[in-house]
Amino acid sequence: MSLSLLDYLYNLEKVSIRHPSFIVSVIASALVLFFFSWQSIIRDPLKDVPGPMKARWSRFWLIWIDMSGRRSKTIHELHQKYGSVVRIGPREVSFSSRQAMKDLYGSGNKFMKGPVYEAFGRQSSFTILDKTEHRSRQKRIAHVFAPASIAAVEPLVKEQVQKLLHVLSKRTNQPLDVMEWFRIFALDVVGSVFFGQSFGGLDNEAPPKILYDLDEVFPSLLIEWQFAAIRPLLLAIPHKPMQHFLRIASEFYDKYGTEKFNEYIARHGRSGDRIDLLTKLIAGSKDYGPLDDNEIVNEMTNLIFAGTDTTSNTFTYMFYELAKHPQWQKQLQAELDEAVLEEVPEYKHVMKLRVLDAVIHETLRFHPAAPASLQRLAPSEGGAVVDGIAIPQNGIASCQAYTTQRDPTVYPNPEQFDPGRWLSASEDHLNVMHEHILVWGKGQRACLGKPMAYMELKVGTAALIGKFSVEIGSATIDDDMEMTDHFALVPKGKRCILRLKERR
Ligand code: HEM
Repeated sequence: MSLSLLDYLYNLEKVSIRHPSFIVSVIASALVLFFFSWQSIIRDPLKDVPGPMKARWSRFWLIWIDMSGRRSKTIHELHQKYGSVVRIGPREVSFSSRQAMKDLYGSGNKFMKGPVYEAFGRQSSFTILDKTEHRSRQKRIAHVFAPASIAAVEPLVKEQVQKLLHVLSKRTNQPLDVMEWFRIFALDVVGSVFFGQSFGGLDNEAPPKILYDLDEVFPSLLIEWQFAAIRPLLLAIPHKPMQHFLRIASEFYDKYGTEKFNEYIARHGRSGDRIDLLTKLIAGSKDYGPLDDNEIVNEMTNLIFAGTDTTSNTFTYMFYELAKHPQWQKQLQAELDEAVLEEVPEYKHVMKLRVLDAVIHETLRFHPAAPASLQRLAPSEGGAVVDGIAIPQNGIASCQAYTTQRDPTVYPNPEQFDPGRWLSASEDHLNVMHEHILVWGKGQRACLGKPMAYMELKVGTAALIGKFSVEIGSATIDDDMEMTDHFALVPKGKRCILRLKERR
């Protein structure tokens, strides 16, 4: 009779490794292990999908890479090696073709959002996984992001741009971390438009506390999600910094969501005398009714996440590239000068400027603010097919902007910042280029804030580049600006040192 593993461990000291029962048990265990491994290889529905061996066995290597901020680049390298379909986990596949984007995100797709979105905070339009539930939520908030609503808040956006100009005018001819100022600006816009007042960073000319809390909130949410079962135990450990870290996410919702919401109601009432988007959120959709107060707080708070670092990182990388490519800066300034604009222009006057448009498109292509896999979960019955590959039930499939936007057949010399590609392409090719852009997501779950982000980017860039020239302000800037990602893009050095000079 062979020894079981437990018996073996229990009797470890008594058993000689030359004893026949020991040898038999080792051989039997090896055969069992081999049998089950072989079975799982034979039955593995993704066995024909190419990819590194470690991806077949474990998802932990990717979690590790994710934590180090190299997920998008690593998956991109795998696509370069294996092609447009790559296995990246035991039940996870990454795709890069246009057909895959259509199958995954296009109309009539069968996928819901992948479970990882639950780690991005409480239930809101961004984090809801289920398709039906999301559709019902979107019906009740779509009016907030409609073109007329966005146009109505233009004065609030322009007011923050004016303040940014003022603050930066005082800091010319010296090395300046523009990333910090773009973060403060984007946050103040979200505050002004969705919370009834800005967070005061531009008024006080200093980063508000919420900006520091924002940096901590995602790691805390991730722990809450990954280790939900043991979180109460961790909270019981009397270690103040750890307790603070574990509580920061829920405190964030209470402090910046609930409190600000209550302040807003006290100041403006529910029928709203202020032209902002919170008034519209509270009023609700004419056809589908309002959200309840908790739902509003969750939406508002998640908009801080959705609308701050995405927009500010796009500004940061655009100004970095303009500093590195003075020829594009000059072309843009020539276009702005010719348009004869006010100091902070109206959106309609800059909306269609071609060079401005091309510079923003190229920045979003080359430095996508959301470069990482947009994960989708295959239906629990029957799975689904993506670009001819069967994804089993509950399998995960995704495309990532970092790769679709670096396809050399669509964007020749993809590692070069070249706004000219958007100016010289034929109409047909321009359509293909736009189809490969994934930075806003696609289809039903695409970014609702895109029109507002464009307004911020165009009015802000026209005002700043009209007034200042930008130069590189630090010898280590290329190192600082190396792209890393934690779903959103993050420059490795978390700063961007440039030098601004008044043009006239
Ligand atoms: C450069 C700026 C921005 C980029 C690149 C960006 C990108 C994205 C991406 C990739 C998604 C999710 C797609 C997915 O998971 O499939 C998303 C969703 C969303 N974004 Fe943005 N975003 C930006 C700015 C904003 C702003 C300024 C707001 C609002 C203030 C906003 C509000 C939202 C909302 C509400 C969703 C959820 C949409 C839904 O599923 O119903 N975003 N965005």
